[in-house]
Amino acid sequence: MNSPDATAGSAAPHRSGFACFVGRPNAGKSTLTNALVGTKVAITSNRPQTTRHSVRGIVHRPDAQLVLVDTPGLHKPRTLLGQRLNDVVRTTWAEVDVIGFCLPADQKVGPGDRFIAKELAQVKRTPKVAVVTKTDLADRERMTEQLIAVDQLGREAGIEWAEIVPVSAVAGEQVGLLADLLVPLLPEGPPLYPEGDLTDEPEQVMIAELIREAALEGVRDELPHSIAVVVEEMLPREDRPADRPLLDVHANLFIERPSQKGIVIGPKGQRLKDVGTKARRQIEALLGTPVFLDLHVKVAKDWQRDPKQLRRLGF
Ligand SMILES: Nc1nc2c(ncn2[C@@H]2O[C@H](COP(=O)(O)OP(=O)(O)OP(=O)(O)O)[C@@H](O)[C@H]2O)c(=O)[nH]1
Repeated sequence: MNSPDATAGSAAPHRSGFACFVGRPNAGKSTLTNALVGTKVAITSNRPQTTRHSVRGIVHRPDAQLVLVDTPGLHKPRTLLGQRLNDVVRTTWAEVDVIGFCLPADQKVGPGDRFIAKELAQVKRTPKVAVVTKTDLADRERMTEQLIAVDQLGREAGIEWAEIVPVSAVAGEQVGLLADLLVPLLPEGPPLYPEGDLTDEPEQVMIAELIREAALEGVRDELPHSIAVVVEEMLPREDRPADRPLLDVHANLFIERPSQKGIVIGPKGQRLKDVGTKARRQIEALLGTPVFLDLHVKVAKDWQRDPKQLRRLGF
């Protein structure tokens, strides 16, 4: 009984651990997380700093399990919310097994990147991989330039890159290679999550993020930071036949000032209606069940500066 397989000793050990991507707003962190996991778990948007929650995506492989923690962008704190977000980022860095620093290929290495690199250099023990993202947007010459600049950035900041990897999450190029390079940097260990789990983020938080994402689309630049969404209740509708279930989702969309209400709601409420429809479709796709979304807009005055409100809104 229990005679060990003759090949077992030579097989690579199973590895498991945590990784996070850092980088300037819009560097492509969320998109890369999604590409690695293979399904939409993190929220992407072409507006900066829309990722508030640490959504984890889980990459399952026969030889490893890689848990991705998606952090908000590090930025100059101007409000209490800004300070809290930066604290979240630093705490995350100290806890993960490997950090991927995302630098978009189509943008020169700049002061924002140097700021992050300086902070990263202080997290001494965690291996750091430089990920040059959006390679589909750069020609060969630009790529060469960027790879040299990234190497240089590491040297200036005192970071020894474990790897420098160019990827395109959109074109699906080198995403598998990135996973191959991250895995050996994880500690040996059994899977941390059951197979098939893609994220352990509570459903309500993911749903709130989907609504927020829909609400952000096409609004003015200053609005993103002023929107927060809280899912108040999710209940299966009573008296529905078993083959036609319906889930009632009640959510509040908070803005900071009454003057923002018009922007969010739109003429004759059309904009809010569109946001609701779009978010509902995404929620249905996520949960695999028909949904009735009841969405209300509320003013929570200056919520970004008020600790009590921040707690209520989940920060
Ligand atoms: N062409 C191209 N665009 C990309 C790629 N990856 C991301 N993008 C785009 O870049 C924008 C920002 O991507 P995100 O993944 O939201 O960036 P992020 O770093 O998570 O942004 P924050 O949440 O603001 O920190 C989006 O419009 C993406 O579609 C890529 O590989 N190629």
